[in-house]
Amino acid sequence: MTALSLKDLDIFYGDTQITYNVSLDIAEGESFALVGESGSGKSTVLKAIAGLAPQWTGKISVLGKARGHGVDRGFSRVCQMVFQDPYGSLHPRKTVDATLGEALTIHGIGDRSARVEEVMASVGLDRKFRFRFPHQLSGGQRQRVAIARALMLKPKILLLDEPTSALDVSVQAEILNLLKRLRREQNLTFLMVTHNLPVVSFLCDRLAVMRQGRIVEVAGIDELKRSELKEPYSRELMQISAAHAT
Ligand SMILES: Nc1ncnc2c1ncn2[C@@H]1O[C@H](COP(=O)(O)OP(=O)(O)OP(=O)(O)O)[C@@H](O)[C@H]1O
Repeated sequence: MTALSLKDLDIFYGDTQITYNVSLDIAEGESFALVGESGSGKSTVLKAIAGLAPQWTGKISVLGKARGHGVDRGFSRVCQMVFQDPYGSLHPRKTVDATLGEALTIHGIGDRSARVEEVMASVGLDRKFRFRFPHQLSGGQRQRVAIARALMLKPKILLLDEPTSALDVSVQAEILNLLKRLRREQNLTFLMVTHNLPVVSFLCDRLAVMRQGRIVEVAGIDELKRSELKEPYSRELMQISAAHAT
């Protein structure tokens, strides 16, 4: 089954059009990357799917159901977003417990305490952190909290916006391993924005290259690994990435 389908998605901020005819079909359990230059509209695509950029035309379907504009509770049970900067995305005056329990309260789900502990364990957070505030955690621990928050409602799809780029290099690998494990264990579908092609190779099955609001190429991970992307712009991206890696 298709987990996420975008058809001719044009997204606007006010009078400015940010994306043009973005169409994608992502299968259940697939991990898909959006790559491309800064400002090409990658994060905006995730925001539109999550209901955070409500001015769009076209069609967004999740597990076969078309979503409307704006926030949609039924939708947030199946699709959740993880942001780049865990410090910015966590409320500074809420403990880990309050942050993780919030979605359960909103959705009227009981057994709060057990679920908070279960999800903390699944993301590798010791119970001793449960009543800490974000400033009392490391960057990696904060991103684990942000991932745990996204998992509270047992979603099927995670939208990951540069989930490791704000972290130290050593911590990035831990979070990437965690995401890989969670995807396998919970059969999650990932749609991930990243600048980092090695991250795409590690975590994704396919990728779309975006430029100036348009998808210029969709390719499988083997094509990326063998440096066989076809479009000149995609090849330029691969060269820039290789130059940074050396
Ligand atoms: N809230 C907003 N209001 C108006 N314009 C915005 C807003 N957010 C983003 N934009 C504009 O939309 C365009 C696409 O931004 P977006 O963040 O989607 O790009 P991106 O490809 O994810 O870039 P980056 O890799 O730098 O995060 C940019 O020109 C940006 O300035």
